[in-house]
Amino acid sequence: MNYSRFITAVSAARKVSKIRELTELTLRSPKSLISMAGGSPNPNTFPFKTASIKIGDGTTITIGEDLMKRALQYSASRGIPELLSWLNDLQKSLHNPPTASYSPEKGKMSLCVTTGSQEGLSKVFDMLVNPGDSILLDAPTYSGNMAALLPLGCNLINIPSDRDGIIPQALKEVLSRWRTGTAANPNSTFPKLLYTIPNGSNPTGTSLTMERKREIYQIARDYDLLIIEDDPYYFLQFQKPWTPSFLSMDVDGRVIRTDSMSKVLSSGLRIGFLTGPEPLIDRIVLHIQTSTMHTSTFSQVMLSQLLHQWGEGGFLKHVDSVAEFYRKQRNAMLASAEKWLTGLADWHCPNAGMFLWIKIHGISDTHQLIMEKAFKKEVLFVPGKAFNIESSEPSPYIRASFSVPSPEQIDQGLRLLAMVIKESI
Ligand SMILES: Cc1ncc(COP(=O)(O)O)c(CNc2cc3ccccc3n(O)c2=O)c1O
Repeated sequence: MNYSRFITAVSAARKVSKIRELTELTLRSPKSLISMAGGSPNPNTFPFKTASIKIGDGTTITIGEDLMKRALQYSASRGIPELLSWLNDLQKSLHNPPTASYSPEKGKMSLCVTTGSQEGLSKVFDMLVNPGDSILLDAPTYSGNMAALLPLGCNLINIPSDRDGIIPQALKEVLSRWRTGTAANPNSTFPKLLYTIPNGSNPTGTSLTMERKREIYQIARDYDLLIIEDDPYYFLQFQKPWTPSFLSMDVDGRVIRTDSMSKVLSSGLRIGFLTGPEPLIDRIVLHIQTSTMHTSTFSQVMLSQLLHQWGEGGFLKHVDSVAEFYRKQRNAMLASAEKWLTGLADWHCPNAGMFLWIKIHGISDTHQLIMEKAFKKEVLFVPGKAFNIESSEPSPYIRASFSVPSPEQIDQGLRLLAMVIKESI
């Protein structure tokens, strides 16, 4: 793969931070090294000395004095070594990427820890998106990423999708516009990137089938696109076997995958991880060096202690219990939707994630219904227009999350929603 054509001028100009290089040299050196190089604070001055964290399975994570000094200190920008190696093993085990055995220039699988997948995505966009670029995606989509993309001055091109996600034929038709000169803005550069949320998509709850992923991957090969696979709901798939990822079929080294621990272990720990070709991940690490420097070492140590204590089997056992919880929550929401919204709205059953995408009948835009009428009855959803590329474009949809409320609260909330819908039409 020729990655240079994908990289922005800003990213190409990033150089290794000398200070961060010294930190990493020190971290790799024997303890006997006397370092007067780094501006690291003396950890003996830190007030936090040890931690004992109770885990739901009755075990405990212990962080003793020495480990606490390390956990509270600066660490490597890519991530702490023991967490990186655990996550590398997980990705090889779950996705078996062809790139795991490639040379770096061929796109060898590489990984870095990020402060949530949101940070990873924002740095991927900074690395790949120039003003005027055309970015392919299936809208409606996660508003947090549109908020990151739009200020970069790119054109977001919507690829028609249905309940199985992006329609491959539609992707081909959009791409052919540049070949026939009928693109929305024929002067715009030919698309380089396809962004998609393959499982339990936010906000629609749709999941791409394996067949579609294979077709889409082939189209990406034909048109030399990179695929950004934003997959925080991968572990919240309600059926097994889990649908294979784009990373698992990436023979070219053209997939950048973002994973997140937010939906299965903790959103407040702010731990995500990027998996992709080494030349691209290395550029992201250069950016981390001059922004966050690294994800919280304490968060990484706490997570790493748990994962090493659980092992991959223990982690996947926990993930299964979380997915089962959300499957039951989904079923509770579907039952209440059936009970209160039949005849007033339409929806599809999501096979993953935590969202129900509901189309309200007889209303062209749900913003006032949700933000005024429903909110006045103390129930809150997200109006569909928040997920449109043009946020001013009306939407008859609402996004309902079944992650936090109890089944009883979900039932009460949808009953109140039905009430305000009836009052409005
Ligand atoms: C598709 C997709 N990609 C990336 C992320 C970021 O997750 P991270 O790993 O935690 O950084 C997300 C998180 N989505 C949301 C987050 C959120 C946070 C506070 C309040 C509301 C929020 N709502 O509504 C969300 O949808 C996502 O859905």
